[in-house]
Amino acid sequence: MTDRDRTTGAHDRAGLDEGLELDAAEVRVADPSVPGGVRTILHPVSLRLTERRVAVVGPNGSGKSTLARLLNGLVLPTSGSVRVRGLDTRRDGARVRSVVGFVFSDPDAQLVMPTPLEDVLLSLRRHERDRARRETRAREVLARFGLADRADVSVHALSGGQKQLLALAGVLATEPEVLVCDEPTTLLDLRWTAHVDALLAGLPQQVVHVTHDLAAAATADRLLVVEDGHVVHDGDPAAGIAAYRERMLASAHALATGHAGAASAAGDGQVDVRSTTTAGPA
Ligand SMILES: Nc1ncnc2c1ncn2[C@@H]1O[C@H](COP(=O)(O)OP(=O)(O)OP(=O)(O)O)[C@@H](O)[C@H]1O
Repeated sequence: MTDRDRTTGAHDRAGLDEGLELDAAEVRVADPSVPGGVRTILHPVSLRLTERRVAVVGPNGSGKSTLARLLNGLVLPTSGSVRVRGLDTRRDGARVRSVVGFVFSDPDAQLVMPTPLEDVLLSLRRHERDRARRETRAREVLARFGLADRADVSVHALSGGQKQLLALAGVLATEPEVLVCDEPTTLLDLRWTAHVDALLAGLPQQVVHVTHDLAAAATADRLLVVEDGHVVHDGDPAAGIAAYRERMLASAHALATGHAGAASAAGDGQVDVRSTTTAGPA
């Protein structure tokens, strides 16, 4: 048994072996402003993600959230397929969503109940039938995220960071087999960012972490860099981050010096990096 097997557990390891599979998955959207009225926001990509920690980085608007949303069926591929632990997101959407917990970058997209306690109770409704035990568990989860004294206030009275912690707490409470987090720390202070990063790093589940935090991404087992709808790096985090940082700084310099047009063949202020594509995990 390897160290990873020990941390993950034999059962989870079996799930990891099946992994998250994208098979020529492509996402196109209606866009009346382009010829033909259709735009490709994620070009066909084939990946088999079996690592416990997968980080996804890339410029704004590059397609990271689209890739993440494919993994729990929130977005269905226009062509190709996506399978989670062998379940097809198109055919088995409900089962996929019970396996994959998804944390949105915007907590307001996720929080539906009037108070934090009620929100976590809703998440736990299928996991703990006994009402008293459910409430005890919900309060414990809230306490772990520094929200014990906020349990019964209006969700609207929470700060942005508190809402983000609540959204994460609600998903983690259900102990999903796979956790997909789309920029879960953007509103958090340094203390809570460090706490959440450490928490994600220590979870037994497979975690796909979309982030602009390159230090957090550097700790992953596998890094995907998405630019202009293409996965341009798949593999070693250190190498991928170094090259990505260099391109982003060059792009920032071009913006600052008014040469954005020259640097931005891909549009939206992004550098066209397709010629630097690397393939296959390290
Ligand atoms: N349903 C949709 N209809 C039309 N365009 C969309 C849709 N979903 C995403 N897009 C576009 O696809 C592109 C990629 O979006 P996506 O949210 O995946 O980017 P991202 O890399 O997560 O960006 P950010 O870092 O800013 O969150 C953007 O230009 C976005 O406007």
